Amino acid sequence: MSQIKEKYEIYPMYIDGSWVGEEQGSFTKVTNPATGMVIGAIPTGGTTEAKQAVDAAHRAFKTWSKKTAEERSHLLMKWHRLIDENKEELAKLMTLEQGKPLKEALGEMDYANGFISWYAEEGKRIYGETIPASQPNKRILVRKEPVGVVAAITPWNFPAAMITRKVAPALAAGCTTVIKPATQTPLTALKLAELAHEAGIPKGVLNVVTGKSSEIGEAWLKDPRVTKITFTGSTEVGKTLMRNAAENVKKVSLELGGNAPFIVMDDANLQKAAVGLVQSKFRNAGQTCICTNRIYVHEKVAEEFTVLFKKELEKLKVGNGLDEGIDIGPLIDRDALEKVKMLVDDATKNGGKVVFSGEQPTELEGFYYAPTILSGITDDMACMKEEIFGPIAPISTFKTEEEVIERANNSVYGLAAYVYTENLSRSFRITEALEYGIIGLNDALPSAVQVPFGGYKESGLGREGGHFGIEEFLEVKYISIGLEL
Ligand SMILES: NC(=O)c1ccc[n+]([C@@H]2O[C@H](COP(=O)([O-])OP(=O)(O)OC[C@H]3O[C@@H](n4cnc5c(N)ncnc54)[C@H](O)[C@@H]3O)[C@@H](O)[C@H]2O)c1
Ligand SMILES: O=C[C@H](O)CS(=O)(=O)O
Repeated sequence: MSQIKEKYEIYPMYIDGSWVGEEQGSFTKVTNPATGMVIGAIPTGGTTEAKQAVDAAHRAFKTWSKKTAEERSHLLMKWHRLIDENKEELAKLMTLEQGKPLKEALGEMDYANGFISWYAEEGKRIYGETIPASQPNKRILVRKEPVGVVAAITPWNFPAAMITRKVAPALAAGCTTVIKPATQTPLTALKLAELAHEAGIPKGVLNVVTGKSSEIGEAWLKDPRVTKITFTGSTEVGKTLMRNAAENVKKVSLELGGNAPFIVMDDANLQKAAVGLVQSKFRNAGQTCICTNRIYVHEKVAEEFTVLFKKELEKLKVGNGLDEGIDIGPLIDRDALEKVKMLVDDATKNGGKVVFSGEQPTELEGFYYAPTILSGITDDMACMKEEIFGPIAPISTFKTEEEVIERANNSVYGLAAYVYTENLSRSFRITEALEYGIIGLNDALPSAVQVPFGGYKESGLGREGGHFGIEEFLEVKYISIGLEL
């Protein structure tokens, strides 16, 4: 018997309404990034389990897609109620496997559950239309139909919300789903599946497969019964999936990486901008796709702003997310920690300076890095070109509006951008010139369930959230009717 199975609690996969995989010979440990301790293990599924999940989802689609929107909404709301009743347990599980502070995990649970209640209603508003025909004996009807079996592959940084942001609209539209959560954070996904089962969502409608990512992804890409891949993760993996989806022209939605500029104009409310920058930079220890990555401050106000920003950072506490009063938890793993250290080294070797770094909790076992401010940063440094995904804040100065817009747009990414200015005309000039799908204008936390979340350029394809998000799971069909008049 596997040593892992003997030592750790196994969290089985959820396929076709049953918990499977404990009989497997191979398991993958799930580790708490705050302590390095193993908190459980999952079966290392692959092609076989990926196919079994599609078998189940394909069978279930025949009946789930024929339910009324009202019936699907009722079941989604039962799931919503159970998630709300189990929010604290889900949040603790999330903090244990992902590391974010409990208060952030509770916030993510509300955000994640918000997609379920939003789409439980939105599913009732999938309207078609009639189009005036150009010939008197014809009538034209347009209807929207569920695309079919949807494969969802999700990242580790938002273990609940990145799943419900896909699964809620898919189910509301009448689709069925096969889900592959990130290997680092599968437990939250499996708990959500348990609650969906308890809510009475029929077997096969929602399936969770854990294990070998590329093998599972390849199986779903090749399976003609899977009509859509919806992926959230790195741009690199997104490109691989998009390339392979071309093989059989499979639909893809991609929510990919970011490199958000945070622009502080000389007429900004500097205190508000400093507070906003902490919110945007250090949420989830800097591990969100829309975290500020590059900070551009007008040279006239750079010194004053940096002092205000530093004062805000001094209030932040680093530690285990389960402990009271913690603002910044560990990074997800050792690679993430080493990357952050590399980015700081690269900056300082090329002329950048560390103007502030919080107390590094060296006594703790986890992958911790204290919030750090870098100044004297230039656009050719790695921290300005790569997605940092960690708690370092590189500050660069600029002279003119035209200069900062050009520098902010000079990236292959186009997900989120932030602008702080008190001038109305300047607000419109800059926000309309920025090549980003999400813009926070004097607002550092633009995410919500009702917005079309997504990016320009290599930050993705499609949108999630709001009425835009359900369109990703619908096909458009028109019927041209010839009449005897
Ligand atoms: N745009 C958004 O909404 C959004 C949201 C969250 C995270 N992200 C991005 O996700 C990245 C961090 O997440 P991550 O480290 O989990 O990303 P990742 O790309 O490494 O992994 C994402 C998911 O894909 C799976 N995967 C990896 N290789 C695969 C393959 N070859 N075939 C199929 N599946 C594969 C992983 O197991 C995981 O489930 C960052 O770049 C972040 O910006 C974007
Ligand atoms: O990391 C990406 C998430 O989409 C961020 S948010 O929680 O939606 O803001």
